[in-house]
Order: sequence, then structure tokens, then C-alpha cells
Amino acid sequence: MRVHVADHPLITHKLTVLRDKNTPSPTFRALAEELVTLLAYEATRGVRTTEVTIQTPVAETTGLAISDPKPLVVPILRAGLGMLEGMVKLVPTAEVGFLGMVRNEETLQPDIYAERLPDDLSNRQCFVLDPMLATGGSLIAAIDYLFDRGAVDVTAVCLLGAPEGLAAVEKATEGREVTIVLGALDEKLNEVGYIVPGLGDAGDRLYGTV
Ligand SMILES: O=P(O)(O)OC[C@H]1O[C@H](OP(=O)(O)OP(=O)(O)O)[C@H](O)[C@@H]1O
Ligand SMILES: O=c1cc[nH]c(=O)[nH]1
Ligand SMILES: [Mg+2]
Repeated sequence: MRVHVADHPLITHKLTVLRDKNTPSPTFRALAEELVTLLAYEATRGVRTTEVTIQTPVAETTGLAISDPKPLVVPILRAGLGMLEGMVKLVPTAEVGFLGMVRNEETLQPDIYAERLPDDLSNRQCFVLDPMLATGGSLIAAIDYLFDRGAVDVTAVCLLGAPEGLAAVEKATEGREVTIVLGALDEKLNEVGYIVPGLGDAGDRLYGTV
């Protein structure tokens, strides 16, 4: 598994405002979107491309075009939806599929409650969007789901991760083509499975649930 943790003052600045409990939902949403666009730059480093020949007004030249089948972007509902616009801004030709997942806050086990994905993901490059990688249970379930459908490589973009969750994903996806791009790797999980220092419940903060 490849892991990339962002190291850029602009990303840290935006994450600091995002973490602040006094930041209201509209600002939180705007920042989540901006952060994804910045992280997507790194996450798409391995996007598959094909050489193409084009004609500029001056000369013929070769360049690159994103290959077919186009990448599939999969936001994990609910919180991952807050990252979708930021990602498709950078890759506007990507196809978008949806996975609805919720973590049982007592057992911390994930449950898939909705799915709208292409049936056949064979030979597909997938980009999963979820702001929080806590125990890793949700991300492992999402990655398994995509590989079971035939995906060949999965890159997850998360705003924050916990070391425990990252280790769990690494163990569960051994031998598979998986990349994790994080805005920051936090200190730990607390006793109820929240990331410390984290930002609280990303879904609640995005959508104003109290
Ligand atoms: O790594 P884990 O321990 O599985 O936790 C992370 C999951 O928890 C949050 O979703 P949540 O279940 O709160 O759903 P929501 O997006 O609807 O709020 C988050 O967006 C992840 O999907
Ligand atoms: O810290 C956490 C952990 C799981 N889900 C969240 O939204 N936040
Ligand atoms: Mg939530």
C-alpha cells in the first residue's frame, strides 16, 4: 500500500480552520472542497493516460489524455459527498458512483445502506472520497466492495487519518493496488473511535446536524 501524507502549509492552514469547532458549516463545506482539490493533485499522480497527437496553431505535437475507461470517483455518503465537487473540478471527465455507508457508533462496524455503481468495474481505476479514516472499517469495506466488482486499483483521498486505521487498511488490503492520500495523519483514536485531535463528526459538521 502506498501512503502519501500532505506536507504543505496551505493544506495545514485550511485543515486548522476545518478542525476549529467554531467554524460554521458553510465555511467547513467550502474548505473541504478546496482541500480535496489540493489533495486530488497528488491522488491522480498515477491516473492512466494515453499518448495523443494534436495540432497546435503552430505545429503537430504529442501530449497525454486520460485513458478509457475513465476513472471512477466514489464518494462515501454522507460525509464523502462534501468532497465530490472538489474532485470532479480537477477530473471533470470522471464517472461518479455512490456508496452509502454508516458506522454503527457502538460496535464501530460499517454498514452499506446504498449503492449506485457500474456493475462491472473490471479494469477500472477508482478514487474513493471519505474525509475520515478512523478505525478503517468503512474504508476497508468500500475497497473490498470495489475490488469484488473488478476494480484494479483504488486510491482513497481522506482529509484526516488515524494511525490505527491506516495500519488496519494496510493489513486488510495486502497484495492489492491501494494508495491512501491524507491531508494529515493525526495522533490516535479515542475510546469511542473518534480521531484525535480530529475535527469531530465530519458528516454532522458538513450538513449542520447537531
Ligand atoms: O474508519 P471508520 O471507523 O469506519 O470511520 C470513518 C467513517 O465514519 C464517518 O462516517 P459516518 O459513519 O459518521 O457516516 P456519515 O458520513 O453519514 O456521517 C466517516 O465519514 C467514515 O465513513
Ligand atoms: O473522528 C471521526 C471518526 C469517524 N467519523 C467522523 O466523522 N469523525
Ligand atoms: Mg458521521
